Amino acid sequence: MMNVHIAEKRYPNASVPIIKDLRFALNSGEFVAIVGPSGAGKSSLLNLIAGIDCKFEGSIRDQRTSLTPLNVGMMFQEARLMPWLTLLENVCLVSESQKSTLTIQRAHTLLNDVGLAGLADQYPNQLSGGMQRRVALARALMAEPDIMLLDEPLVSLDQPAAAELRELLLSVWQARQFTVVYVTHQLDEAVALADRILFLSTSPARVIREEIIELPRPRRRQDIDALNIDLADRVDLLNGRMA
Ligand SMILES: Nc1ncnc2c1ncn2[C@@H]1O[C@H](COP(=O)(O)OP(=O)(O)OP(=O)(O)O)[C@@H](O)[C@H]1O
Repeated sequence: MMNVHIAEKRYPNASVPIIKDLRFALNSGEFVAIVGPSGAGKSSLLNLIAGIDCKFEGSIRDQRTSLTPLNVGMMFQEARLMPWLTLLENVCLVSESQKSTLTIQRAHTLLNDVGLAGLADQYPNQLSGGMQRRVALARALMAEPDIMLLDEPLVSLDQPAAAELRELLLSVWQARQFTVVYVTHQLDEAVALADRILFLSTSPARVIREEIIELPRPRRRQDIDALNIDLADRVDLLNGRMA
C-alpha cells in the first residue's frame, strides 16, 4: 500500500498552490482512476508520485517492508517516441543495458505482448497513433513496474484505436497485477476501467469524492453507461465540485 499526502505543491513564482491537502491511499494491484477538471493539477500529481518532481510539502510513502524502491512505469498523452530510433530501440532505451541480449529479447517479447510482433525494425512515423501508444506501453513495461502512471493515454485516438488500447491496458494490468493510477477527463473511461475513482476539485486540487466501482469484469457497456450517468449526476466534473 502507498499513502499519498500532498500538503502543498506550488510552482515557483506562482501566487497560489496547484495542489493542497490532497490525500489518498493506493492498495497494491489496484486500478485507481483520477478524474478532475482541466488544469486541476492531475499531471503535476503524477509527476510527484513518479518522483520526477520532488518539490512539495507532504509525503508519498510505500508501506512495503522491502527496502527495494518501487519501479515506476509511465505513459503520457503522447507516445513520446524517438523518431530516429526503431521500435525495438525505443523500447530498449529505458533499460540500463540497452544492447544486452537479455534486454533485446525482453523488448521483443513486450512488443509481441502489445500486438506489434514483427514490427521491431520499423520507425515510429511508419505507425498509426494507436500503434505508437502501444510502443509507449511496451517501453513502460520494460521497467517491470510495481506502479504504472497513465496520463490520459487514450486522448486524441479515434474510437476503435482507443477501445483497443483500453482492452490492451486492462489485459496487461490483469496479467501483471501492478498498481495503476490512471488520469482522465472521461468519466466513462474511468468507470470502464477502474476499481476506484478519485474525483478532484479545481486547483488547488484535493480529493472531493471517492467512488468504488463494484461492476464485475469484464464490464458490460450498458452497466458502464448507467453508472456513468448516475455519477455524472452527482459530481460536477467541469467545475470540480459536488453537483
Ligand atoms: N513546470 C511548471 N511550472 C509552472 N507551472 C506549471 C508547471 N507545470 C504545470 N504548471 C501549471 O499547473 C497547472 C496544472 O497543470 P497540470 O498539467 O498538472 O494540470 P492537469 O489537471 O493535468 O491539466 P489538463 O487536464 O489540462 O491536462 C497549469 O495551470 C499549469 O500551467
